[in-house]
Amino acid sequence: QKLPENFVYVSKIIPDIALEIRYCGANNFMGKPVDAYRESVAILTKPAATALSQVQEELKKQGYRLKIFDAYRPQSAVDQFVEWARDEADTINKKSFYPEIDKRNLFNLGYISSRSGHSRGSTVDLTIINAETGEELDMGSPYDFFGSISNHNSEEINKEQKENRLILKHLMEKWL
Ligand SMILES: C[C@@H](N)C(=O)N[C@H](C)C(=O)O
Repeated sequence: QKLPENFVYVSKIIPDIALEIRYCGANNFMGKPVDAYRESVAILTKPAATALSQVQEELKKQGYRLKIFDAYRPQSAVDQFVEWARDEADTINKKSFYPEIDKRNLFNLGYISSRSGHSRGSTVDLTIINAETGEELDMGSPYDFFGSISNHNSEEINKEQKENRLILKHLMEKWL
């Protein structure tokens, strides 16, 4: 599919980036694929993808690579999140993704929003993996876990998990 000017498939700029586009499948907070995510691809603006390639190059020197969970998100997907969040009866994946959060509070706690930075194409959800094995570094909480342990400066995580988060934070701040 041809993308709008200034948008790129991230894998074209960073061929060895790993993708695990969660909203393409059922392993996400909704427990089902999101309609707009028909293909397992990551799309970003060219400047964002180019900056990310610098992060990847630095990580590779340390035996790591990046893995993307989500990048550009169409507004229709955001609308589907909002619709899901308003349906209090649908709690199929509560245990894995928001065990301590009442669904009614997902908006005011900032976990779900009716407008997302992802829809501008320069926001990306990602983690670091071992370049050889593909194993994720332990960041202390899983992707899209709605809870205070996912806050960057959480005190609920151990030293190694804090250090792993800082590797990613420092590199992202350096290049993006
Ligand atoms: C749904 C979650 N991954 C997320 O991206 N939340 C923020 C609020 C967003 O929609 O931008």
